[in-house]
Amino acid sequence: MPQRLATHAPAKINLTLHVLGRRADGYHALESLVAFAETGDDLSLEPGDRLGFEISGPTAALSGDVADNLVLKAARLLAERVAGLRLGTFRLTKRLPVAAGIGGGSSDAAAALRLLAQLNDLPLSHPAIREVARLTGADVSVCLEPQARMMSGAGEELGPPLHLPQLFAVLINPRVPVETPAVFQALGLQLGQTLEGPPHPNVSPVSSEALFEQLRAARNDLERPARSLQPLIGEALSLLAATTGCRLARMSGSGATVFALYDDPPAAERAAAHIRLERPDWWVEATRLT
Ligand SMILES: C[C@](O)(CO)[C@H](O)COP(=O)(O)OP(=O)(O)OC[C@H]1O[C@@H](n2ccc(N)nc2=O)[C@H](O)[C@@H]1O
Ligand SMILES: Nc1ncnc2c1ncn2[C@@H]1O[C@H](COP(=O)(O)OP(=O)(O)OP(=O)(O)O)[C@@H](O)[C@H]1O
Repeated sequence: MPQRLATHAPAKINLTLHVLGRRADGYHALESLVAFAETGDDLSLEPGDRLGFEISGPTAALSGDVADNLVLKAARLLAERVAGLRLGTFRLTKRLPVAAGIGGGSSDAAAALRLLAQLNDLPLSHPAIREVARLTGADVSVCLEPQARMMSGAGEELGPPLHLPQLFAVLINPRVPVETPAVFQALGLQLGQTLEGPPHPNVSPVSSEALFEQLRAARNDLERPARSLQPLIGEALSLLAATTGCRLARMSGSGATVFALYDDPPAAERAAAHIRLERPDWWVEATRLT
């Protein structure tokens, strides 16, 4: 029996998020450039006869019923599809804010699938793993192999990995949950309706300068509806935009987490220190994105 396996579940950041329209199945068609932060949760798997789950960490108490945790959901769905799947006890150290637009639960579920794949000698391209990722949540597929790439469809269509220049970011969250379905609903699109707007720019960065320009030509279409539901998002964006050296400030996913990009780690660290002084109760992280 192999020893305990472990993996990191990094925060997902939507550097851009264009909503193309509302599909007949109720989901929204998206186009999003996704990157991953260094900061995140941690998940381990101790091989054993039965599926078990334990959770600890600063945001564990906020992440809902243990029985409904997305780690368990993904593991159960995979066990239903792969005969004789070897399981064990998952231990999750939960640090990311919950319902925050940075895919915490999705990244945890994807991490569980990576550990089960490793334990059972399954490739991540195995059809059952791909299917379970899709069924567990729209963001789980992109979190399976956490590398920057374009994501489209409802989240299940993935572009090739992109080698972005190093990005130095500050992530901030006012510690108010924002529910993803409510934000999509507040966008107000009817079934089959499309959202007008300039197309997503091609992402082909040769330098951080070129990438900043491409990012500025794009947007997050969920920012407006999210801000209408949670005004603290606007406040967070204004605070970040006013920090010295901020090159771009934008919301991730359906919020409330917002991020800003800087030229180097000291600039990001200084901005993070400033926000911590201004808003001591908020979640503030200076981190690299890849
Ligand atoms: C906004 C993003 O975070 C961008 O990365 C994701 O699209 C949301 O991913 P997620 O939280 O994993 O989403 P899910 O848990 O699958 O879906 C929650 C709800 O969000 C809405 N939803 C989600 C994804 C999508 N492409 N269209 C949608 O309309 C649906 O109402 C869905 O019932
Ligand atoms: N491991 C988990 N971590 C966080 N939330 C979880 C987890 N498992 C289940 N949940 C539930 O999922 C809901 C969404 O939480 P999550 O943190 O994944 O949202 P999010 O950051 O907005 O995700 P996304 O960016 O994919 O929309 C929460 O209301 C929570 O109860």
